[in-house]
Order: sequence, then C-alpha cells, then structure tokens
Amino acid sequence: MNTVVQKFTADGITVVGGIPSMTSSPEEIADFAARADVLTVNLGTLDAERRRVILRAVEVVNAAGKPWILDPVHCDYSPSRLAFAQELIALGPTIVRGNAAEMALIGSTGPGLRIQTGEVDRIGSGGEGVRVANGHRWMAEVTGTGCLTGGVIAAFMAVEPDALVAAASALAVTGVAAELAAPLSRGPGSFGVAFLDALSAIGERELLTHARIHYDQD
Ligand SMILES: Nc1ncnc2c1ncn2[C@@H]1O[C@H](COP(=O)(O)OP(=O)(O)OP(=O)(O)O)[C@@H](O)[C@H]1O
Ligand SMILES: Cc1ncsc1CCO
Ligand SMILES: [Mg+2]
Repeated sequence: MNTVVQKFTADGITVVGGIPSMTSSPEEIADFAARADVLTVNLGTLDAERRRVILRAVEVVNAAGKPWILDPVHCDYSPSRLAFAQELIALGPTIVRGNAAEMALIGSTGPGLRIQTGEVDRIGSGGEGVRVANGHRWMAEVTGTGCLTGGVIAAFMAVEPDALVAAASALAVTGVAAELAAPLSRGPGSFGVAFLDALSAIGERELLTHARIHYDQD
C-alpha cells in the first residue's frame, strides 16, 4: 500500500467488514500474505524495498492460489514503474484496476480482469463486460478514492470467488455510497467523511434502488 492514503483505504475496507493490514516490512510480509484471504498491490509510493516486498507477497499468494489485485498508481508518469507493473501482470493478478490514463498504458492485462474506473467504471475488455455508472464527481476530488475502491474490491474478492461479480458489486456499493453522501456534504472534505459513513450504513434497499450496473455482450 502507498503511504499517502493508508488510513482512508483501511477505513474503507473496515467499514465493509474486512480486516486491513498495510504491512510492508520484509521480515513480516510472508506471514501476513500467508494469513490474508486476498492481497492488494498498490504501487503509489514505490521504492526499492517495496518492490522486493511486493514480489515476495505475490510469490506467497500465488503459491497458495489466493486472489490478488494490482493498482498501478501513476504508472503513466514513470517508465520504470510501468515496467514493474508489466512484470507484475506477468505474474497473474486476478484483477488490475486503474484510472483511464494508467489503463491506457497498461494495455492488456492477460487473463487478469481489467477494470478502468472513472465517471463510468468499465470491467472487462473486448465485447463482453460490465459497466457501473454509479459514483459522484467529488470522488475525483478526494485523493485515494481509487485506492479505497481497490481495497473494497479486494474485501469483496475475499468472500466472492467470481472476480467480476466481486468487482461489479464493490464498485456499485462504493458508487451508491458516494451518491448518498454527496447531498449531505459541503464539498470534497466533508464528502470524504460522509462517504465512509454511507459506506458503513449502506444496505440492500439502497443498492436495489440506486445501483446502475449494465452487462454488455457482443
Ligand atoms: N466523475 C466521476 N463521477 C463519478 N464517479 C467517479 C468520477 N471520477 C471517479 N469516480 C469514482 O471514483 C473512484 C476512483 O476512480 P478514479 O478513476 O478517479 O481513481 P484513481 O484516479 O485511481 O484515484 P486515486 O489515485 O486518487 O486513488 C471510482 O470508484 C470511480 O467510480
Ligand atoms: C497522491 C498519491 N501519491 C502516491 S499514491 C497517492 C494516492 C492517490 O493515488
Ligand atoms: Mg489511483
């Protein structure tokens, strides 16, 4: 996990019922990865030690056959980071999630499920996929909503083996929470707080009335 939005992302995972750990120490990563139900690899504040720790964590979860998600944060700003993201994609992430600029450079995600978030979230590539049209523009004005969304997708992957179902559900839940939070907020600052409140309180009724999930087929 990057060092910028650890608290916000951890809170997002916690309020949907997960137990987050932002561990990145070489001494501990193998034990934490072995215990986890799912791994999130976020490249936001990459350094030499994090690269080594990430590769070890991926090795552990791959050997155990557990799912993992890659967030190639800001790979569009650094050829070295983009190359590392591609190296990780070759190791078979279950999901790769990024914004439009990042995913344009990532290109193919191999067998891994591709997710491009934005005003409309696009899950999958080619003719078949799912679009989630929920969300609010203030999500783009709060740093780390993408990282948090990746964390919530990971939490859902821990209990739903179908990555597409887990991702579409998580994106609908975060998007609807944002829509419920925005009218209670004065701007991006109070929105960040109201968003966590709404994410913790959201239930079946709100989802059934607000979710905008579209399934596209060739
Ligand atoms: N204009 C928008 N309208 C509605 N929802 C949006 C909008 N922009 C982003 N979102 C939502 O915000 C979340 C983050 O998506 P975004 O693509 O902005 O991630 P990101 O750029 O990786 O963010 P960060 O790097 O700050 O974590 C997603 O859940 C997405 O659906
Ligand atoms: C701003 C920033 N820098 C590294 S990670 C991060 C959080 C949003 O991706
Ligand atoms: Mg991001």
